[in-house]
Amino acid sequence: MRHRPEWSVAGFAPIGRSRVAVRPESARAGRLGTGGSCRVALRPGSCRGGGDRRRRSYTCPVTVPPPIVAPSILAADFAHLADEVRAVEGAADWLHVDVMDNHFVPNLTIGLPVVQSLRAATELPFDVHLMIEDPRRWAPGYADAGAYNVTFHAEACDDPVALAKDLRSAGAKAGLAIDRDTPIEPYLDLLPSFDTLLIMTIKAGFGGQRFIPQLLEKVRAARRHVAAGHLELRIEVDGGIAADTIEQAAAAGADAFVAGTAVYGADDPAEAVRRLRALAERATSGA
Ligand SMILES: O=C(CO)[C@H](O)[C@H](O)COP(=O)(O)O
Repeated sequence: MRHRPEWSVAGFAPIGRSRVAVRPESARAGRLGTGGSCRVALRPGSCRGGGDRRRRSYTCPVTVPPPIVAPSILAADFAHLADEVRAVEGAADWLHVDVMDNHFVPNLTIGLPVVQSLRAATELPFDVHLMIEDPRRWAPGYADAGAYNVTFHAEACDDPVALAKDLRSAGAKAGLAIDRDTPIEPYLDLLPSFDTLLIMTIKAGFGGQRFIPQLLEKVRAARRHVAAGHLELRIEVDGGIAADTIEQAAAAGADAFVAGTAVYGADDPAEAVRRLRALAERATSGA
């Protein structure tokens, strides 16, 4: 089912307009424009009704929006958060904000007051990733605080569709996150209720972990489902995304990339963002 007709003007590129990788300039202001898409080559057996299954890989008629990069402030210096955010302004598409409660994950980060303060410090759209229990209680507060996209974990919520509706009613995009050990299949049919799907490429809880390539099978499954249903949904990957991993994630069908260590561990965080985006574009534009 198609929904959210404001999609393309509120920060998401539409799917399937062309097969040329384009990065609209407006993306820097959080509006990703309306032009352009890329192709991804899915593996044999992944196309419905097409392709030569004897070949090792081939290109399906699957298009994805231009890639976006969301630096994760989990890897930033918490004593200078506003400065760290400004260091990626003009380069990043979204700012990824990891909220952890020390219950859903064994780590404790920041909460609503910090998000409210940061909101006043930057124009970057906030991509809030809630790694918390009881998201129905807390998530709408982040939408009210001005978060652009609020993502909660499927494992923590017994009625994800209801919460997605609440978030949209509060003016935010709604995101569903899938942790390392959670299969994606039970959630595919819920995707029309969501604007983003975040697939963990590590176990949620800590930055700086090693990327797990096997988890890209979930990305491929999601991309096939999104393409088959003509859904307008960003597929985001989070965990261990860096120069040596982003291309495989993009080729699998991801179009939004969270990167903490690879951005804030770099000498020039803005340049690191630009390089990651260029690599993701390269991985899909030639497919
Ligand atoms: O959600 C997260 C951890 O649960 C972080 O966003 C993720 O780990 C990003 O950090 P890095 O790029 O260093 O892996």
